[in-house]
Amino acid sequence: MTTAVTIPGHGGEGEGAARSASMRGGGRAAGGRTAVAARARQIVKAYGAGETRVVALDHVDVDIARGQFTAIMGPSGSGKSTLMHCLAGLDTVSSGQIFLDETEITGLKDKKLTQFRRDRIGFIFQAFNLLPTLNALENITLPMDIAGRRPDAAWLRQVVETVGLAERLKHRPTELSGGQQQRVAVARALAARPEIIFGDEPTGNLDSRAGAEVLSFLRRSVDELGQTIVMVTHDPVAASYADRVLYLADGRIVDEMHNPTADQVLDRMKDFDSRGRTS
Ligand SMILES: Nc1ncnc2c1ncn2[C@@H]1O[C@H](COP(=O)(O)OP(=O)(O)OP(=O)(O)O)[C@@H](O)[C@H]1O
Repeated sequence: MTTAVTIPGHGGEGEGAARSASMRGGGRAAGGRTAVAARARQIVKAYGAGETRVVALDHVDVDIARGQFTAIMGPSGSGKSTLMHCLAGLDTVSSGQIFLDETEITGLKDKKLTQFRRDRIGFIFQAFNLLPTLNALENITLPMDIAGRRPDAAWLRQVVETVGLAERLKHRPTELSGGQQQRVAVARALAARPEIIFGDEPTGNLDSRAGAEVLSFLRRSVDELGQTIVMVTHDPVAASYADRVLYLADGRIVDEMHNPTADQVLDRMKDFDSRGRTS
């Protein structure tokens, strides 16, 4: 689709398209950056102490390829959200190291970590978290406005087109459907050009049609904009949009699949349940 999009109040051309072109083609390094967007080494996350101690992550090693869509699946309580929160620097680890690109985030002090998260990481949650008094475009650029960063107009235009919001930029959240609101949240996460976007059940509040729309846009942002996405989900259909599915059980990564169909994911989950969680 090539509808012209006017982004009021933002000048500048070219950089976004150049980035997109340079980043197409999967996990290849672009602009001198590493092909691995995030690395976890031997991470342990334990809650509580003594008899109430729960090990949510048990010596997890994982590499997240740049320019890929990764889904994290597993039974309830297996550690999916904890892994995502640790990788995103929203939670601290008990031991081990996490690197985003070349930066060891497990070595950052609070203030630096907050700054790093704000500048380099995008988030999409189950709740859309849009401000009701702002229109779609204002919601999309809000994090950058707060950070005093000027959005790149060409990039913003490309993001807005990719998520199919060109006609709805002046609408407030209440004038948008749930799926459209989540697309605004996706555009907001993409607009700041983060190294990586983390999604925690981003389609969990949507019906299957709206969920499919949002997942298609996430997929397009990987294919067309070179974005790296990590998403926690319970839904085999959602996972089938990913390039790679990681399976967690009892705080460990026990399996993975590449380019799976929803049926393959479903079969793997059934198999998993019937064998118990001891792989
Ligand atoms: N703040 C906390 N305090 C104590 N235990 C916690 C805390 N957060 C998570 N846990 C425990 O850590 C383990 C992993 O939890 P986590 O939320 O990561 O699992 P999950 O796979 O995301 O589960 P679900 O699919 O139900 O959301 C669980 O046993 C959980 O009870």
